[in-house]
Order: sequence, then C-alpha cells, then structure tokens
Amino acid sequence: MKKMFNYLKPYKLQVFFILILVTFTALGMLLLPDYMSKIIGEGLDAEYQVLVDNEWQVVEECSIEVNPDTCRVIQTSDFNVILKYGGIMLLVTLASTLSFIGLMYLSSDVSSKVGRDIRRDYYNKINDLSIYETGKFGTSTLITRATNDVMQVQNFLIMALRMVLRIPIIFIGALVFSLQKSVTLTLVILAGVPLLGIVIVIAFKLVLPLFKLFQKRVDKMTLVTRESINGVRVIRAFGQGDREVEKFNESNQDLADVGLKAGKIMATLNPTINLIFNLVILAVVFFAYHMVLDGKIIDYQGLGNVSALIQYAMQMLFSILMLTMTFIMYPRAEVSGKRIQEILELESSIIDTADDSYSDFNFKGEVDFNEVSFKFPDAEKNVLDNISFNAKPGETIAIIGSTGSGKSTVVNLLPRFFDITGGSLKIDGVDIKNIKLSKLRSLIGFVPQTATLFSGTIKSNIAYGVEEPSDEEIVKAAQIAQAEEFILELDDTYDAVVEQSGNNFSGGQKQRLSIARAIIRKPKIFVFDDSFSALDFKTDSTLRKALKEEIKDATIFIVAQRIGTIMDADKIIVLQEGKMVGIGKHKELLDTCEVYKEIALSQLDEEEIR
Ligand SMILES: Nc1ncnc2c1ncn2[C@@H]1O[C@H](COP(=O)(O)OP(=O)(O)OP(=O)(O)O)[C@@H](O)[C@H]1O
Repeated sequence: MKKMFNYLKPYKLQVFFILILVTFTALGMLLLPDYMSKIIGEGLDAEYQVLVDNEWQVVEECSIEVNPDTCRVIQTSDFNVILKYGGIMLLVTLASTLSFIGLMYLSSDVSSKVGRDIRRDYYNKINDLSIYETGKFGTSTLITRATNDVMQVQNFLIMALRMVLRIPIIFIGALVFSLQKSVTLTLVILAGVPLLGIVIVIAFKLVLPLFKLFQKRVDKMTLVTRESINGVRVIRAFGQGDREVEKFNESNQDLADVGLKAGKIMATLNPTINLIFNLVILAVVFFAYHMVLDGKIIDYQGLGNVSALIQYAMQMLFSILMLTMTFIMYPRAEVSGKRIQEILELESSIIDTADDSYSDFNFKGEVDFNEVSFKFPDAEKNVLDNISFNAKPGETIAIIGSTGSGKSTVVNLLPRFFDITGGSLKIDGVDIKNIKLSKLRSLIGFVPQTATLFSGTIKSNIAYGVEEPSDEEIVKAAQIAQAEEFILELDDTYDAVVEQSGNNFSGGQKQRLSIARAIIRKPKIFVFDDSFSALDFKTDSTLRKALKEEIKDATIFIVAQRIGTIMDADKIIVLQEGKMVGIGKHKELLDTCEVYKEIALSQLDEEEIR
C-alpha cells in the first residue's frame, strides 16, 4: 500500500492545499461550539440580586429555591454580544463551508487522477508481460485488479486525504476546549472513549477477514460470469445452462453471504455507536445537573459551557469513529494495493534488451532453428526438444503432428511470445534476441489459431497494425485472403461494422479477415497457426495458391491438421511429443516417416495421398 501512496507524489501541491483546507474545516468545527457557548454565556447573561435592607443588590450567586422573596435573577441579555458572536459564527461557517467545498473538489480530483495513473501503469505493464504471465494470472483477475481493486485504493486514498489531519486536529482541539470549559465534564466524556474503543475493536476484528474474503469472491464471481458469457455456445450446445446457472448462483450467493455478514456487523455497529454517543451526552447532562445543584455551575456562562461540551463530546467520539472507519478501509485497500502491486512488479519473461543495431537492417526472412528446445517456466519437461531446420525466403514450411505435439509452440517462438530455453533461433543469421522486439515482430505476419477481430469496421480490422494504408492495399489484401467476395456482399462492404470479437462473422470469415490483416503488413515471414481450419477445401486451396503467387519472397509457416493443406509445402516438419520425427516433402515423408504416413492415411486413402 505504501507504494500506492507514491502515486500521490506528482500531486504534492494539491495534497498540500488539501491539508490546509482540512485544517481550516476542522478549526471551523471546533470554533463554532465555543462561540455558541459565548453567545449563551455573555449574550444571555443574568445577574443575581438579593434583598438587603429593602434594597436589591447585585451578588455573585444566590439560590432561588432557598428564598425567592429575597433572591432573584435579572436577565441582562446583550443583543450586541449576540450579534457580534452570531456574525463571527456566520463568517466561520462560511469560511469552513468554502474550505469544505475546496477540500471535496481537490481530494476527488487527486484521487481520480491517482486512480487513472495506477490504471495507466497497470495497463502498460500488462502490455509488456509475455503471453505466459498473462495466461498464468488469467483474464478475470487481471480485469478485477484494474477496476475493483484500483477503486478500493482510490476510495481509501480519498478518505485518508480527508481524514489524516482532520481526526487529530478535531480530537485534540475538542479535548483542549473541553478542558478549558470543565475538567470534570471532560473526564466524563473521556470515560466514554474506551467503551467506544471496545465496541469498535470487536467489530473491526469480525469484519476485517470478511473484507479480505469479499475481494477473493469478487474475483471468483468475475471468473464464473466471464466463462459462462464466453462459453455461451458450448453451454447451450451441451445443454449445461442449468449447471452454469447453479454455478453462478453459488458464487453469487457466496459473495452475497460475505457482504451480508459484513453488512450485519456494520448495521449493529451503527446503532451501538449512536447509543454510546447518547449515553455520553446523558452522562454529561447528569453530571452538569449535579454541578448546578452543588453550585458549581451558577450562571449562563456555565450553561453555555455545558452546551459546548456536549458538541465537543460528539466531535471527539466522532473522530474516533472516523479513525476506525479509516482503519477498517485500510486492510481492504491494502489487499487491493498488494494485488495491483503484484502485477506492477512482475518481471516479463520476455526482455527486450536488444539495441537498435538491426533497426534499419533489411531482413530477407531466412529462419534457422538450431537444436531448439523449449520448456514452460513451471513445467517439468520440455515441450520442444532439439528442433533443427532451415527455412528460406520463398519457401513454405508446414508443421504437422498430433494435438499437443508442440506445433503452435514452434511458431510462437518466432515473434518471441516465448523464449527458447535451449539451442539458437536466428533470422538471416541474427539471433532473434539481438533484434529489437518491435523490429522482430514487424517482420512477421502472425495469424493466430483463434481468429481475433476488434470492434470497428472491416477496413479498420484489415488495416490494423499498418500506418494509413491505401484503399487499394486493403482491397488487395482482402482479395488474396479470399475475403473480398463476402465483404462485397455486405451492405457497407469495407465499412461494414465488426462487432465485439467479430461476433457478427462466421469462423471462416474471421479467419480470412485475420489473414488479410497479416498480408497487408507485407511481412518477410508469415505464420499461419492452424488458420485455414475453418475454411472449406476449395477456399483453403485457392487462398494458398493466391498466397504463393502474390507473396513470392516471404517465408511461410503453416501449422495445420489437414494433410490437404500442407501437401504442397516445400518442407514438412512432423512433430511428435515435442520431437521432430520427420522433415521433407510430402512424397519423401510418405516413404520415410511412419508418423506422417499414419496421419496422411487417417485423412485420405492410399491413392489420394500419392
Ligand atoms: N502456458 C502453458 N504452460 C504449460 N504448458 C503448456 C502451455 N501452453 C501449452 N502447453 C503445453 O505444451 C504442449 C504443446 O502445446 P502446443 O499448443 O504447441 O501444441 P499443438 O501441437 O499446437 O496442439 P494443437 O494442435 O492442439 O493446437 C502441450 O502439451 C500443452 O499442454
């Protein structure tokens, strides 16, 4: 949480003014009861007279009950005094109201800017992290941390800014003013403090673990909601709607239960605190009554003091309550602060240490895998073992193998989504770690296994990642990707709206748009990670033919499950459990690689494959 406070540093000046304004409002609160007591004491003053030798004489004190015929009170109210103090009170109120408005404005401004800054750094960090780290944490918690957790920290900061000086100023000020007015009655008020303390500590202990639990359950709830929304098709297809509703209800109920429990404690706390406040006031009145009886309070000044003391009692107890509230919010904000900090402090496993040496280098796109091995950070064994091959510009390299054999991992190593853990990986003889990430990735047109579109238009999706391409370039890319036909059928053609995640397009259409997006970049290396799987055979083959004709100099990697898609490749790499069990052209592999032959025969018959 301390680190979260660092976010206040850029707003030092505002924080300074906030503290000044807090001091002004607190002083205003303290002065008002004092002036009120002065109005009562001096403005509504009275004098006592006793009958001495048939003449009324002013005396210090007398008891009306004793003999009203010989002792009387004469009201000597002074309206000028009331006007004077009333005027001062109005000015103080005005000043503290203005300070309060300024305080609210500045503190809200600072806290929302701090929230914005935290979210900015957080988002930048997520962008820097490798796919492995973001995958390890998961989308739900990463989103909750950026929203709910930042909000908790922001709320705490705003509270802390407003309370940090206000609580001690009010408590100490009210105590000093009270002591000036009556030491006895101040002691009566202070007797209420431990009582309030005990109640608050008990509530604090009960509610704190619940707040921690609450945050975890918000995470769980986000996860369940996200999964069921994302997986809506599977859920419906498998008729698992009821089970998902049950799962959602369970996590919803869990969250509500914690909230309810905490709410119940807080709900009991409020009337209990009110009760203590009122008990303290009753005790002050009770003792004041006895002080009147004992002749210790004898005039309006004394009564004015009692009225001020009651307000100071409220202020002292209220500042203790506020202090507790701040303490209650702290652990919750601390948990959130830690969760944000955990991400901010994450070291990306992909570090861009390369200098600009190759920034202007004209890469051709020759790829060399030399004894490449790869292991996920937490995994026990290698996902890839000693993979070696060479891919020249103009060549198409296909990678085939059973599911989980490591095909996607091989191509993910090229743009450094993951870093190799053994061997070397070079482009045009340069180790890819020596090429700046931005340059390296600009060399590669990557079409991932799951086509991802962004909300916008067809045009904006194809043009993604290219600085202001011309309409001709967009159309050309769409033509090569075999996307033009369906685009022209749309009412708005290239300006047609693409909904969130491309939900208004079919799987095959999404794939073709993702392919067009890669083509328009004119990269030196293409990676198609199972990107033709949703295309029908005819479109698949026309697309590959168009690629071959239009993109002659690029190195093309195709990961595929379908033999038909890769049969014509210049080199086919066959993977099995992370090992390369064959490499060559289709015909060679049929004779030399048993695994390849098996895959081929499982899809086509003997005649078709020859
Ligand atoms: N983030 C990860 N952490 C640990 N292991 C992983 C991770 N991602 C993938 N793996 C493992 O690495 C292996 C290779 O995965 P990869 O995605 O490369 O296979 P693939 O051949 O492309 O499979 P498919 O054809 O099903 O897409 C698999 O056994 C998988 O379980």
